[in-house]
Amino acid sequence: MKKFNFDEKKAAKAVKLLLESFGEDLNREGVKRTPERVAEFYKEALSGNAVDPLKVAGVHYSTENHEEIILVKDISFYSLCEHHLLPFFGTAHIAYIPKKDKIIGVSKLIRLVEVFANRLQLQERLTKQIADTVMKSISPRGVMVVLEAEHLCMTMRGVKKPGSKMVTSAMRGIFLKDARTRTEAMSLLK
Ligand SMILES: Nc1nc2c(ncn2[C@@H]2O[C@H](COP(=O)(O)OP(=O)(O)OP(=O)(O)O)[C@@H](O)[C@H]2O)c(=O)[nH]1
Ligand SMILES: [Zn+2]
Repeated sequence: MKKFNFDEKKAAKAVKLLLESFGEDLNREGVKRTPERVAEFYKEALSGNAVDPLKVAGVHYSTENHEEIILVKDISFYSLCEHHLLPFFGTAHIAYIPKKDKIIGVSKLIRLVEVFANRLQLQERLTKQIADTVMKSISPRGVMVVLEAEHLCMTMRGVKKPGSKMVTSAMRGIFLKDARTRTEAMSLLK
């Protein structure tokens, strides 16, 4: 994994420049510490870059023959769109069918969403990365990931359409090959 270097000082300097470009008085009480605060925010929002997703998803268990769909739904997430550095946020749903009794700790699925969401993202990439990591980590019979999100770059600026949502999905294994399995998983989401 590539080493993640977040230069907090450089980020604060950049925010300072940004504030100056707005014509702000940097000595004003309210904005005095804003460069540091914003740098801290980005450090946190991009902290997923420092985490190895396969390690996060690396805790699995064996269980009694569960060969049915396991679904974790309504996992809320916040991410940053790489085009505008604006938040997009919503919910993620992950369904999978285990193979050879290999299941993943349910909280690890949620952590996985966090690891990838805490990076500069595109919703499509975020969706794929979650699906591919689950596939790699426990080699299930299949995975389905669905994300629904509101993008502030679409609602607060630009086309300004509050409430509009983007829905993306990634199907792997049996969810890709078998329409019935896919339909069953989709019906569980309703
Ligand atoms: N497919 C996809 N598009 C995204 C995502 N986040 C932001 N975008 C879009 O990325 C595009 C960037 O287009 P540009 O024309 O370069 O940027 P822009 O001038 O700010 O575009 P407008 O938003 O239309 O004003 C826009 O259409 C955004 O809506 C994402 O996660 N997935
Ligand atoms: Zn955007």
